[in-house]
Amino acid sequence: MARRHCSPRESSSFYMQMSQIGCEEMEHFIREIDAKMVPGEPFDVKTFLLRACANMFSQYMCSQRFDYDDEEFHKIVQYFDEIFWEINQGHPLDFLPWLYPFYRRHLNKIVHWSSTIRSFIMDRIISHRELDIDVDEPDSDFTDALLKSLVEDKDVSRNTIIFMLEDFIGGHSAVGNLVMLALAYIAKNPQVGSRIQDEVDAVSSKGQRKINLLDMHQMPYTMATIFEVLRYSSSPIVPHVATEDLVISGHGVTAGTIVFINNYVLNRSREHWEDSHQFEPQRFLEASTEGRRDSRGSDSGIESDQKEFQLRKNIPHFLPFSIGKRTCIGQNLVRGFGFLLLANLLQGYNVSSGDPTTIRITPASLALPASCFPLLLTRRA
Ligand code: HEM
Repeated sequence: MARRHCSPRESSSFYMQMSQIGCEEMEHFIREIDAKMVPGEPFDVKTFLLRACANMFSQYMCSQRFDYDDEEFHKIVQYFDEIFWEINQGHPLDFLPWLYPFYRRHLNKIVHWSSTIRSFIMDRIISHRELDIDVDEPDSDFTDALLKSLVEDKDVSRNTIIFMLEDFIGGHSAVGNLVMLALAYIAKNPQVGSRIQDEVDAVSSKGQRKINLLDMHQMPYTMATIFEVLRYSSSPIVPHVATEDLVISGHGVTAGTIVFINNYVLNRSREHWEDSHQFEPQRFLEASTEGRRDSRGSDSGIESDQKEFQLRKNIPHFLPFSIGKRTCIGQNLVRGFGFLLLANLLQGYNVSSGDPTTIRITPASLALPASCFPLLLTRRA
């Protein structure tokens, strides 16, 4: 059920719904930052970006958006982000559970954040939806499907669906941090931002309309930038457990052994990537096999350099979302909402930093601290 709702396929109505939700939220978001930002002054982009992203997820999964002035909403977005930062720190306790007594205060803090989030989901999302369940109607969204399973399946408890909603809505923190990282790399490498803006202007007649998900295929450099952030920053290790005796790359592995995919080594290896320590989105592009399209392919009639290129797909050593049965359920949401946020922000603004030395990024981590560097957003003419 989670895969059906949270991995929308391109041909599905869920995908178009996601596109519409993303575009509408970008209108709210841009109005909000125009109102809150002082032109020429560094701005706390991350806080506002996370709220926009949380609204995209809550509308997509729960058909509900929250006002940008809603203080309870601010608090839970912040708590989700604090939790995301903590789970990305790789504390010794994650591997050595007997260290628990030394982490009691730290864990109490996390328990407080998650119980506040759970009460919010219960009071502001689930309680009034429970009254409207009609098991004979098609699912209106993920929450509807979860609530129906509560009625239909005796093994599903109320706690299960609250935990699931908490986990899946919480996915917005990963996307918000990913886009914030992309903006940080753009502030450090202005030519990356200019190339994304070339694509944006070419498909949207220089900003006559918002960028939607149908534009994604015509904007390979924008997607390549998202992939390059994932290569640079995605979680270093993915743990699995062997369920049977087997051989992996010539090594005997017995059932029950913990096996890690080491994304850090894969993503930084000189064997697989040229100049692996450079941030270079172009590495995810290859010559287009469809031949060079002419300017009739764009709304504006503007020819863009990127049309000579297409996104490289199925790179065997690039596994940001892992492979196999347990591959990431949220990857289409990451690509889709990540693309809409990045492309539409760059349609409206140039991104820079008053002082690039303030931009501190931890390698191999998608998480930025809850309170991180500000950026300069300048309205494009
Ligand atoms: C940049 C963002 C993200 C990255 C890099 C990422 C990456 C991953 C990775 C590497 C796994 C492990 C797969 C395995 O065990 O082999 C995973 C699992 C998972 N992810 Fe994500 N993820 C992201 C965002 C999301 C979002 C937004 C959601 C939900 C909306 C999500 C939901 C899940 C779930 C439910 C699983 C467990 C799947 C299972 O065990 O069947 N992820 N993700």
